[in-house]
Amino acid sequence: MTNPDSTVLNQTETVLRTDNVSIFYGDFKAVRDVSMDIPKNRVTAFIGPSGCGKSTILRCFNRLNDLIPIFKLEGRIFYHDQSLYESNVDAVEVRRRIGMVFQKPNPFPKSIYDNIAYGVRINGLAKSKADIEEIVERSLRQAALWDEVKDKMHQSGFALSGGQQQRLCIARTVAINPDVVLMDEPCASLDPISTLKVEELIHELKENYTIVIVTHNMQQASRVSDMTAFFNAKAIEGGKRFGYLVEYDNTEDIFQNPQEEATQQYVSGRFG
Ligand SMILES: Nc1ncnc2c1ncn2[C@@H]1O[C@H](COP(=O)(O)OP(=O)(O)OP(=O)(O)O)[C@@H](O)[C@H]1O
Repeated sequence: MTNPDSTVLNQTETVLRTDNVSIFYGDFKAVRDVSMDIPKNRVTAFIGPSGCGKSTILRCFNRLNDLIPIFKLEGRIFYHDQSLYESNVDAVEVRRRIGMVFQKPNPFPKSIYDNIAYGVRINGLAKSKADIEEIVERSLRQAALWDEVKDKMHQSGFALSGGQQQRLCIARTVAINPDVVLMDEPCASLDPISTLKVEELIHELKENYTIVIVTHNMQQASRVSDMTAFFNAKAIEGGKRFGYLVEYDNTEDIFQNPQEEATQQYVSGRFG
């Protein structure tokens, strides 16, 4: 599983930790016994075949699965020292600190400006209109979108291209000052040029944020991440499959010197 010699992990503090986490949807144990540490100011990629539980684990980090009535979690997830699933933890506050960018860009049906200003206002992060304007501009600059939109801030967010919409969603996420940004296949619906822009952005964002990204694109994982977790799925009776963590290490080691045969097969495209 996790290589104890992993250099990236040894360099930086842990922001998120899963301790023997298993996840159920109803009676079905979809993901089993995941233990891993997510390091601060690094990009951690989750890779693996469809259905191995990458998105399920990602969504547990900001309690997004709480919205699914049949969801149940065993084990513990720590955000810094706080156990995330304790009854006194406010899931809304968790989602403010641990933001999420989804596969399909999902701007609000509002202007470019209001896409960002809205969260700033409802979270009480600004005292004046000037404060809001400053945060909007800073967030758009952080998302490498400012130059493209500064003259059309009051146009609809939907009027932007898909790649620009995704960067708008990233700007919206960083505007409310999160600590962690989760990304679930953020480039899946983007063309190669927009993908490259978002990848560059991820690289810059890690200076200020801890990033966890699910990706099906192995080149992307090797380009953008410092750490990589390879998940796999094992068949059980009844035609079901459960997901588990096979190996978690520095990205370079996962791609060039994996410890597990299954990882080697997956990263070299000889899988299944
Ligand atoms: N809302 C849900 N209700 C019931 N089962 C679910 C739900 N969401 C996910 N699952 C099951 O949990 C398992 C893991 O799914 P998950 O989407 O996390 O995998 P994944 O690795 O992200 O897959 P993909 O790469 O295809 O997105 C699968 O067996 C899936 O069918």
